Amino acid sequence: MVASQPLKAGQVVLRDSPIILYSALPLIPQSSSSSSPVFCDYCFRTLSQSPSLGGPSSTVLCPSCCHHRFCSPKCLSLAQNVLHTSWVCKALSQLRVNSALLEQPLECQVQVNFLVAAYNLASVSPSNFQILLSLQGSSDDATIAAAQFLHSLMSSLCPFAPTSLQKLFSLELTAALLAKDKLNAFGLMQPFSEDNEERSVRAYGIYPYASFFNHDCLPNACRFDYVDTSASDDNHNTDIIIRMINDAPQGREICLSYFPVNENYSSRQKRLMEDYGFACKCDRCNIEANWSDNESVEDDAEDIEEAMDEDQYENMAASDTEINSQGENNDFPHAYFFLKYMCDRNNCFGTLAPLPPQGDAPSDVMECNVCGNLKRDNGFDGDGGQDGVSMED
Ligand SMILES: C[S@@+](CC[C@H](N)C(=O)[O-])C[C@H]1O[C@@H](n2cnc3c(N)ncnc32)[C@H](O)[C@@H]1O
Repeated sequence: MVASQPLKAGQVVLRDSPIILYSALPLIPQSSSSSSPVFCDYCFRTLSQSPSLGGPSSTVLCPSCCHHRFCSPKCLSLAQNVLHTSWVCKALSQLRVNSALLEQPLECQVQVNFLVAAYNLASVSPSNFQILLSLQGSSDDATIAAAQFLHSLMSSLCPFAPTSLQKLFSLELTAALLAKDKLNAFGLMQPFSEDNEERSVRAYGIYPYASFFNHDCLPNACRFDYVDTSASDDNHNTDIIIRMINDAPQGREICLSYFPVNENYSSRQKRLMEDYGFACKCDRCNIEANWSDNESVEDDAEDIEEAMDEDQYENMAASDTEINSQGENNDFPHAYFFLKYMCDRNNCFGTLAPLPPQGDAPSDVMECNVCGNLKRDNGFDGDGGQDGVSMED
């Protein structure tokens, strides 16, 4: 994805709707999960747990499987046409009592959610299924062999699939679909809580245009979603929005970070190779590859701040690309990024981007793409440069 015109910090460059959306929760409920949040199986909004607050008693269960839960009759009816068709309902019900699947890691159960959603897409929207197949990601002999167990499960669902679908089932297609999912799925996170060290995903989606963004460990754009906070009558609450973090000239590649930016060099390289199949050679990796201890940059943002005075930050912020492209020997030219664009809330690790500009005027309010916090960006000052701001501001 390359800027076809100069872009401003905060500018929305893409709003994208998912062609596939599937639950990230294991198919077979865990005994410890009774206090975990529950989500509508169509719009994935959080369902209130308390009956007095309109909790599960006011939600709607699928009348066939009595398992999938929806926040309203409208969501149930929309789901029955697209995500929770009669084949999906029957397929998931059958898989939930499959003892071989029960013995598999939870991740395998989530892959099954994806495969059922993907095969179902071939039936409900052949054109979107072709888009899914056109995305990057292909299978090889090793991934085909690894897909065998999952495909045996899918084959057991074939006899009662719609006729148009039955001829599609194959080990090669199952493996190819898994490869598409691995490279392209975006996670919609569960509501943020400072007490949770692990960030949990509520659902995964495949977003056809957002899938074109490459990765950079110092991204110039990041993605937002408003699954719970968009208006209750908004049928596009699972859309994702890509906003610029900083200005970009025409011709500049626009990149996202595929995971929180605070990870250290070796874990980023490992993850990018294992999950996405490439060795990252971005400016940040080129610098951090030479660090002797591979220390995480998030370790001591305060030390970094103390080590540099305000003028240095401003110089870095103004000339980071120059430093990087010319390879100047600066140990930590991206320090400013962590101070300005990384959320400082406990356990958040989100990225901050300015709100969209109003006309030509840039916004000085930064929004976190994980916890949703809004902060006034006053530049770099003695206390981190950011003040809390309320929505009314
Ligand atoms: C979601 S796709 C990104 C879009 C993809 N490049 C395309 O043309 O459709 C993810 C894949 O893009 C490639 N990719 C993304 N970022 C990259 C980078 N910084 N360097 C090399 N390859 C990258 C990898 O093959 C990765 O598995």
